[in-house]
Amino acid sequence: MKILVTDPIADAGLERLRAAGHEVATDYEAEGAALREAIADAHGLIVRSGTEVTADLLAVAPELQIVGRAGIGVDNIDIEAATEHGVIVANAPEGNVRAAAEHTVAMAFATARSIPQAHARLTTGEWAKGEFLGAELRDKTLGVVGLGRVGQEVAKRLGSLGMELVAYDPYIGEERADQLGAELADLDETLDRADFLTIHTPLTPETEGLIGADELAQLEGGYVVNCARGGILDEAALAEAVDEGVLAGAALDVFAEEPLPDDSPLLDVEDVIVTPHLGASTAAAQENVATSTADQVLAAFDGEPVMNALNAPSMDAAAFPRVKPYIELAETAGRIAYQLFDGHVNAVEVEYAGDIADEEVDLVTASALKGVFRPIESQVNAVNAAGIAEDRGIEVRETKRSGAEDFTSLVTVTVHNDDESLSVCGTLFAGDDPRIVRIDGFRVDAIPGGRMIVSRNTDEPGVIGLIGSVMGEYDINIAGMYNARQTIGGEAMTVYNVDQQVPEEAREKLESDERVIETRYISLADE
Ligand SMILES: NC(=O)C1=CN([C@@H]2O[C@H](COP(=O)(O)OP(=O)(O)OC[C@H]3O[C@@H](n4cnc5c(N)ncnc54)[C@H](O)[C@@H]3O)[C@@H](O)[C@H]2O)C=CC1
Ligand SMILES: O=C(O)C(=O)COP(=O)(O)O
Repeated sequence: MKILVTDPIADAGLERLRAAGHEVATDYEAEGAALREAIADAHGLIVRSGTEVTADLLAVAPELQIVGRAGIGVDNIDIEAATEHGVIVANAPEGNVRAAAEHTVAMAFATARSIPQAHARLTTGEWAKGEFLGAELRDKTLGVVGLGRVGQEVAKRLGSLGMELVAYDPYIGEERADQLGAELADLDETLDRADFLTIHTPLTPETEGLIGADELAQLEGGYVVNCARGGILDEAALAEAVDEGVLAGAALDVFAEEPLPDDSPLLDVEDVIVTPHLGASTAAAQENVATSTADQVLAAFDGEPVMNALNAPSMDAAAFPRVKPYIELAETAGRIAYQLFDGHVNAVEVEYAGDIADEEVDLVTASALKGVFRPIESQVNAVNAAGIAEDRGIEVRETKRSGAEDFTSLVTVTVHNDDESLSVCGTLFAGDDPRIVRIDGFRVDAIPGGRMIVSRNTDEPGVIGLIGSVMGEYDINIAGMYNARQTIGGEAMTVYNVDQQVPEEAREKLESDERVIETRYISLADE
């Protein structure tokens, strides 16, 4: 497989991919046409914040299975478009949290004590001791906007230095805030009370422009630190507020446009200090995120759950071996159900019975949908199957029950429309040997695979012979068969495994015999 890496990541991550036998192509400058060309045959893409992964770029990456983000923020990745293309997006949400928190603390001190400004004066020969009178953090109030992973680490560190903590985060529980010694408040109160405001939300439509001129005015006399994302804070308003002395200072690591343009008003204001998006730039953080991202890419290639996938069902690594064989079984049952069903599907139901009902089955359900949609959507996979169902107005139901008759576990895929439905039920013999044990109410014992003919006929002598001789006439070898009937002399279902494709003509010939009610050719082969 080919993995394209378009932002610098630590060697440990690149090595992990190469050691697994993959081709790793690094191109940190690629843009426009060159980037589109480089991604055309890539199976994996690894980025940091420097690459915009747009819908247009994803459209020219037909082989792509995963975009790995070696870091936290994914605002540079069009996740919706990736989902539509069936591409997993996974980030590394843990590895650089400490680095980002430490940088935030460093920036808070740097602005409070004007360290960069004083350094600049001294290196140009000026001993400007009398011009810098800083602020202490102790006994001041820290307003934290976004009390997630980084925000909490910042709160712990600055809280331990004697700052009062007030936090605005509508999605965090009171209890967690209490444990950190932080008081939850709305944004207004947070701004009114804070001496230092630190921002730690992702950039989303909701947070874009969250801190504008009015909010900065509320923080009068205070300091702002932003090590989260540009765009959350209005840069022009900030430059003006600091320049006019409404705020004492600001420290920014991130910008609406990166690299920060030379003509940014932020660069003209003495008390706005800036770093070029260095929050995650420590050796330890880079090694963490690079190796974690490499692991996600390798898991995706191996068809294993991608732990930090943002747009695909994920699952506990310890449970995966138990669930894995059902993933394929469910896809097979979905494929058979769709091919046997005559007509439009408007609902798909996946029922789990027995031991499998105790497991996390999101991946199995996605796989059943993949099986159903495969003939109608060429690019369907576990990432986009649920979205495809939604786009097509197909209802998806997942049910569980404890008993599984004589089996350890059963997975039943039922396709429905308003008038009828058809179920295909599968199990695993000896833990991993897939069997179809019920089709549309008939108890069968069919080994799913390759090509199959499913015949419904009357249960009377000579029918099996008829099917055998018609198959012989068309040079079709029967590899196996299973016959089931509801009552003696009633309706029977026969499932044949065959080695060759079955032409329409052969089926017509069978169906012209009055004893044969209907035949269906099912292919699980890629033909
Ligand atoms: N400067 C740098 O190099 C780095 C920057 N980051 C950035 O730091 C930010 C925080 O990262 P994490 O803490 O890992 O994310 P997280 O997802 O753990 O936490 C974000 C928090 O923001 C809260 N939030 C979301 N919308 C909100 C809203 N409208 N108002 C208030 N709170 C809201 C969430 O509830 C959550 O608690 C992200 O933007 C990330 O990209 C992270 C690492 C390095
Ligand atoms: O992880 C994040 O969200 C960061 O902002 C770090 O960005 P970077 O990987 O240094 O481009």
